[in-house]
Amino acid sequence: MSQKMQEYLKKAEVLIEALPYIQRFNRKIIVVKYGGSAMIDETLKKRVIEDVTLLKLVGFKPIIVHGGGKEISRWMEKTGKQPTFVNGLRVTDEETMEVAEMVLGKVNKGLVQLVESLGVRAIGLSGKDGGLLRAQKKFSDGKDIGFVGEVTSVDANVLLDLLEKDFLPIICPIGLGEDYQTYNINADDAACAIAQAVHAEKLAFLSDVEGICTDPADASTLISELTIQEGKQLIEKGTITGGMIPKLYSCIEAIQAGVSRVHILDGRIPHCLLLEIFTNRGIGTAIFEGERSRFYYGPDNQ
Ligand SMILES: Nc1ncnc2c1ncn2[C@@H]1O[C@H](COP(=O)(O)OP(=O)(O)O)[C@@H](O)[C@H]1O
Ligand SMILES: CC(=O)N[C@@H](CCC(=O)OP(=O)(O)O)C(=O)O
Repeated sequence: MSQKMQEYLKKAEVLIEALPYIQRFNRKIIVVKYGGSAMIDETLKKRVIEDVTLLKLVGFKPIIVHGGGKEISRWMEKTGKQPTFVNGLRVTDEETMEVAEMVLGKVNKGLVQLVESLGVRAIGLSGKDGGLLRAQKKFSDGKDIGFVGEVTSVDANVLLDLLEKDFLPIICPIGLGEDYQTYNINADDAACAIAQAVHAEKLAFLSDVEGICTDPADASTLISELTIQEGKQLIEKGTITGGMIPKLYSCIEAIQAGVSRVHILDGRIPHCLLLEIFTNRGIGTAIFEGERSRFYYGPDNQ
């Protein structure tokens, strides 16, 4: 057989390998939290959006919840303001709230534009639209961190209606309080609340690290499977710091609320989403309720 023919065959094999996964997730909702440096690099951004678009085209029902923390910090610095974080949450005064809302709105429409350019209908919403995300003031260890919100309710029907009409919803993490105050919600928290409300089959966090590591500076310490209990211990021990704290808490909360597959993936790896979903090679960190099992990745093993 010629080399060219062998290459074609390999491509066909890849598609066949994906078949059980396509069947497994057909018509199922997958929430993709998209943040970190995979948002800054234009090539990576395009690849992530291509992946999500492909998921949509093969029959999955993806919802994108995006962040933009790095971009918000960049704009704050441009306006002479120093970003401050407490336990991974941005201290948000009135001026910061204004910058965050503007930046997230711009990021949102940029993503809509990209999805539309790939031939899929996208609708970009802030949590303010249609009462999608209602929030209340959040404190961090009793500390007042300004207009940071925690989600109190999600109107799942807004998203389910859009999915039913075959749109790809793209959500930015801004919410409205009972008093109609605008709140800045950590995008991980927003993705977690949304995944629970729509009974997602899967929640994938795309970040800018390999996954959860015992030493974040050393990729070889990646933990590929983590139970909730182990995750809590890592937070207590101080192994998890900064933005990984709300992310891991969101993972734990989502699992406890019934989202069966929760992953932290390295958004810097081209097509990490496709690799995770369509092959049996687990990448990043998978978080579990209890017993760990490599079978987790197999579509035949529920
Ligand atoms: N144990 C850990 N393993 C991996 N990353 C960690 C860990 N502890 C802290 N981090 C930090 O968490 C960051 C990811 O959180 P964050 O910056 O909020 O991501 P995103 O912007 O994608 O939501 C990583 O870049 C890393 O610096
Ligand atoms: C309260 C809070 O921290 N809000 C976040 C919202 C954006 C976000 O979460 O972006 P990433 O996912 O890219 O980090 C912030 O202001 O940075």
